[in-house]
Parts: sequence; structure tokens; C-alpha cells
Amino acid sequence: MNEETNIPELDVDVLTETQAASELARLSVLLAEANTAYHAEDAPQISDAAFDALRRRNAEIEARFPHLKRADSPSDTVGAAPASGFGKITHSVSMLSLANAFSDEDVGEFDTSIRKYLGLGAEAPLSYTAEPKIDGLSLSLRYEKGILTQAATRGDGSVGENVTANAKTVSDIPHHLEGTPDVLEVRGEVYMSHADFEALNARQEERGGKTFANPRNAAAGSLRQLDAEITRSRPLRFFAYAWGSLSEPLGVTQWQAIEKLKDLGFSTNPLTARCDGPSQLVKHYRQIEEQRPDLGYDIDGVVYKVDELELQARLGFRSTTPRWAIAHKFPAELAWTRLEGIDIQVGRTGALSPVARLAPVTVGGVVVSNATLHNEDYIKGLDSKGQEIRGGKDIRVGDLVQVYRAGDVIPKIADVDLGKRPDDAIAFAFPTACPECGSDAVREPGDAVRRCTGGLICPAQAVEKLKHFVSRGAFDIDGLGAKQVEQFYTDGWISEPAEIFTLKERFGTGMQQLKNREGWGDKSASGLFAAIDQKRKIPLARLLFGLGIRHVGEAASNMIALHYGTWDALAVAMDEARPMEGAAWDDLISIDGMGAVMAGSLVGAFAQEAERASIQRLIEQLDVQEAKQADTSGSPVAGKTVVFTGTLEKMTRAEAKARAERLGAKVSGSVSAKTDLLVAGPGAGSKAKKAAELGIETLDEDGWLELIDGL
Ligand SMILES: NC(=O)c1ccc[n+]([C@@H]2O[C@H](COP(=O)([O-])OP(=O)(O)OC[C@H]3O[C@@H](n4cnc5c(N)ncnc54)[C@H](O)[C@@H]3O)[C@@H](O)[C@H]2O)c1
Ligand SMILES: [Zn+2]
Repeated sequence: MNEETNIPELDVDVLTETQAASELARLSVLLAEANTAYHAEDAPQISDAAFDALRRRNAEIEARFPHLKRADSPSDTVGAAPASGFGKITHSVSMLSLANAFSDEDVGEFDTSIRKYLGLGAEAPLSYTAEPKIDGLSLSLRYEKGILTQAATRGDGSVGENVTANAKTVSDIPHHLEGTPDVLEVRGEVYMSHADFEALNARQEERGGKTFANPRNAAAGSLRQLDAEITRSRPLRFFAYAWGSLSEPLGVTQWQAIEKLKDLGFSTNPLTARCDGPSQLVKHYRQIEEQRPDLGYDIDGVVYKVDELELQARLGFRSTTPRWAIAHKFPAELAWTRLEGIDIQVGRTGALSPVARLAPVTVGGVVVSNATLHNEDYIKGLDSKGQEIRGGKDIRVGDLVQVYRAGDVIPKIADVDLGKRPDDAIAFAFPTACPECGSDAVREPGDAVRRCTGGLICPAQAVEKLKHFVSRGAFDIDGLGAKQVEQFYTDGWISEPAEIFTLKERFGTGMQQLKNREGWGDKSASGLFAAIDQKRKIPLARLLFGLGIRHVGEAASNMIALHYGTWDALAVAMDEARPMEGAAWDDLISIDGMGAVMAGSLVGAFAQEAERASIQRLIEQLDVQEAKQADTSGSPVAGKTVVFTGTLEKMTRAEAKARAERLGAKVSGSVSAKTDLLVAGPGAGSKAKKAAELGIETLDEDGWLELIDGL
């Protein structure tokens, strides 16, 4: 069981091949969704630790079943595709991620593997640079003849978002440079200081705007604004630490290049050092770790890079990371504090989530007063398999607990000090009734979570559902955010999504008073009605995502919408699939990325009478747009099954797949008799062999690009 996604997970070593394939499909969807939430929306839905665990699980399954590795494998992706709304910039040199080291031994191994790759003996000199890993987002700045012409985010590593106007508002980013090569692409990190972050959140809070979970999200959310004037009002900073295209080298070592960037007028990090080997690297790491609380900005590790640029060039890249660099991450941060209470929050799907209320404590420069307790077993000291965690120690109100935070969005409790437990502390009794509506809260077999059975009568579920309904990936109604729907709900004006669309007819002129209410600014009622009316016409995928059905995220909604096309077809199919067997069920399960859990949840939502009636009332207010595959007439690959293998040099796997799918092709992860075309880059192995055996047409990357040229 993944603690945060609450989905049962089988051990990797007992998976059958079929289970493994469906698990890889599921993980690719989950990870793609998490990546979009984190990188494209700057609003992570799960913690970094949960994300890293899913990614590791995916890698483990791929290692056991290499032939099942998907064309869109999350192991081969960086970040997320550029968000719509921004112009796109194709990077002349890819912007990649970094491999991680978690221990001193890992650093030793990093040095050893580099020596081995370069054929250097253990004693041969080999220097590195060591510098803080800034927790922000990377940005590439292009200067032509000294003038800043372009700024791009990393995006998916090969295509980023055009944020030129925004970057120009960052005080650390020069608009003109003297004495530069004709082409100079400077790369570095945009970040926000702790002080600016807190002031920004306080301001946002006052205005009823969006607040940010941490400085990284704030920096990313501020740079990635469609209106550069908003970026200008946000205090962003920039450290330069790398480069892309250059018409002339900046030096022969990393160190020289950074010095040169500094001379040109960029801020470079003052804690950068040159080190002679692993022991010096680790020593510098400890020094930086000590200074970390006083830096005033977030860092999450120290980056080591081979100093000689010629050696960097020889070492080159893996699919998503350079071989010549590694990020030595700081361990999870820990602090002890008193647990003052346990609150139960009720979510959109009725899940009762226990939250620890803590005596405020600073963990890594951030004041923490809440931590997640996951579920009732976790409080008891058990994991999802009924095995002991924390040595089986339960968590009680009054306990001294160890809080930990690993660059994480949500702090957790790592340990309990039984020696300091008050004599009168009693085991926590997890409620069996919903604290919000009093309905029974039940736990289905195999589910770690206890859920309120109140459904639509539960105010907590109703509010969370409404908040989700108006969220960015769903209806995204201008001027109607989480705060506003909550207020409408409390006032009794809106109790379900359909009522958003009948607000005007029910309250009409009475709503002029909005203006005078907190959080509404100058937004007039007529402006709000117009924004609501605009969203009556809604794409099927957004509608489906907006319904907030358990397990059905954005990516899944897209696929389901494309599969059924229209609302009517979808609704009929869900009714037919209700017995969870038969043709309609099989058809549902066949959708790429769909598992039995998601399918069951989807069918269940349509089968539940009150929920269905509520959905029906909503549909009557809407004009649901048909989801269509792009026009593929004239496409030579429409209807064909294509497999990509080997290294693609001009596009990422994800891009190749997306483009092929837009052209009407079906992209598969493995070669079979049904395959029509294999696109094989360098390093293509067993798949190319199999294709040759089966007599399947094979093209190299250039051949493929030529085939689809102009489409
Ligand atoms: N919570 C979630 O849902 C979620 C989703 C996706 C990713 N993540 C988290 O994001 C991280 C993965 O993101 P990533 O691929 O950007 O990798 P990363 O952040 O671990 O490392 C790569 C990045 O480090 C940055 N960097 C900072 N200082 C640097 C320096 N001095 N030199 C070189 N690079 C420097 C660069 O921007 C580079 O792109 C993980 O920690 C993961 O947990 C979380
Ligand atoms: Zn309830």
C-alpha cells in the first residue's frame, strides 16, 4: 500500500507478467499526474517521499521485466511538458535532472564509477566542484550579442515554456552583458528567500489569493505566470550555475566557467568550492549542512560536478541525468516536539484523515505545527500489511514525537519517545462516526482508510467536492476559487456543483452585496456570472475530472474522454459496466492506464443513486463538448501500431509518443505480430531483433521524422 495514494500494492517480486504490465501502466499515469501537479501546476498532490517511492517501484518492476518497459516510461522522463498558455521553446541543449546520492558511501561510489568510466586509476588526480543544490526551478537564459533574447523553463527537458518577459522582471537577471560570446545560454535556479516567501503568503492571505506550500512552489508559481506584471510583484532571485549553447567556451573547467559568469554580472553561489576527492566533497557538504539554517533560502543538498569540462564531455549523459554530476541530498530533517491533539479531517471522497496538532517547532528553517498521521493503523504503529513500524509504538496525545520533513510538503511523525509519555496518556480511539456529519465511518476490507458513508449529506465531502470542481484542471472558473465556494456553501447558496450554474437565476441581483465581502475585491456579481456562463461549454475530460471520482485523475480523465467521446456514450457504458464483467466492463478495463480499482470506482460513482442524480442535475446545466481524436486524415500512421525503442536523440519518448498518437497511431511498449512499425534509435536491442524476425518495417529516428514531416 502506498500510504498517500491508498492503493494496495503487491510486492514486486510476486507480480505476474500481466500484473506487472498493468502496474506499469498505472504507475505511468500516477507519476505523470504527480509530475504535472508538481512541475506544471506548482501544487504537489503527494509528498516527495511518496513520489520517490512510486518512481522506485516503477524502476524495480522495469528491472524485473525489462521487456515490459513502456515507451512512455517514467524512468525516462524529466519534469512535465510545458503548460498550455505559454509559448514553447525547444532547448538547443537538453535540460536534465540529477542522479542522487544519499550517503557518504554513495559519494565514494560516484567517484569510483567515474574513474572506471574514464579509465583513471584510484590515485590519478580528479577534481570536482561542490555547490549548494538550490530548491527552486531551473531557467535557461539566452543572450545574443549580449542581449537577453529568450528565457525558458526546463519543461520536459527538451521543450520548455517561454517566460522571457517574466524573467526580465527578476532583479538578478541582467538584460545586457558586456564582453560575451555571440551566443551565450546561461542556466541556473530561480528561487525565493524565506523572508520574501513569508511576506508573499501573508499578502496573498490578506487578499484571499492563493498561498504556497513552500518557497519552491512560490518561486515556480510566480515565474510561471501568464501575466509578467504578476511576476514583477514577486521577489524572485536567480543563481547561475550552468550553461547551454555557447559560441565560445567559458573556460576549461567548471570552476573557471562559473567565475566567468560571475565576472559577467551573474549571481553565483558563494558556497561553491573546488574539492580533490570524495572525502573533501563530504567535508564541504557537512559545512554547507551546518550553514543551511542561516542561509535564508531553501537548499536540499549539495551538487558535485567533475571540474574538467573535457572530462564532462567524455562522460556524457544517461537518459535523464549527466554521468559527471550527482546531487548529495540532505537527510530528512528531524525535530522533537509535543503532540497536542489529533484532529480528523474529512476529504472529498469521505476519507477520514488524522492530523497531528503539534507544539510549533522549527524543522529545517520552517515552523511546523501539523503533521500527517495517514490513517488509523499508522497511529497504532502498523503498516498496511499489519507489520510493525516505529517498533510497534503507537502515537498518543501528549506524546513527545519526532517530526520529520524531507523537502516535503507534508511533515510526518517518525518516532515516539516512550520514556517521556505522560502517565495518563491513553491509546487514541479512532472515530467510527464522521466528525462532520455523524454518519457511520466504515473501513472496507483491504482499505487502510476509514470513510464517511454520508455521501452528499456530509458537509465536509460536499465542500471538498466543490473545491475540487472549481480547481484548475477542472472547471477553473475565474473568480470562484476554493475560498469563495466554501463561503457560498456556508451561506447555503451552493450545495452541489449544479447549483453554481443556477446561482444567477436564484440570487441574481441580491448578489451585489458580494462586493463588500471579504475576499471578493472588486469582483462584481455580473463578472462572476459571466465567468460561470463561460464554463457551461466544457470539454468532456474536464467535466469528468471535475466530478472528483476517487482514483480518476486528470490524465485518466483525458483517456476516458477520448475513449468514449461523448457524455451520453460514457454514461451508457458506465451503466452497462455495472456488473463489473461483460463486454462494457472489458472495454473499460482495456483503456490504457486503467486498472480494476479505478474502473470500479468510476462505475460505482455512476451507480450510486444520489450521486447520479446530482451529476444529472449538473449535466442539464452544461453543454458538454465531445472529445475527439485530432484529425488524422492524411496521416500515414493513422490506425497503425508503432513501437519506439533505443535512444531517441531529437525528441523524448514522451514527445514521440504524444506526436504519434496525435497522428492517430497507437503506441505500444512491446513488439508483436500486431506491430506495424518499429522506430529504433541507437542501442535498440531485443525489440529490433524481434521486429526483424517478424518482418516488421523498421525506421531510424530520422526516417520516422521524415515520414511524419509537416504533419
Ligand atoms: N511531490 C511530487 O508530486 C513530486 C512530483 C515530481 C517531482 N517531485 C520531486 O522533485 C524532485 C525531482 O525533480 P528534478 O527532476 O527536478 O530533480 P532534482 O530537483 O532532484 O534535481 C535536478 C535539478 O536540480 C536543480 N539544481 C539546483 N541547484 C543546482 C546546481 N547547483 N547545479 C545543478 N542543478 C541544480 C536544477 O534545477 C535541476 O533541474 C524529487 O525530489 C521529487 O521528489 C515531487
Ligand atoms: Zn461525513
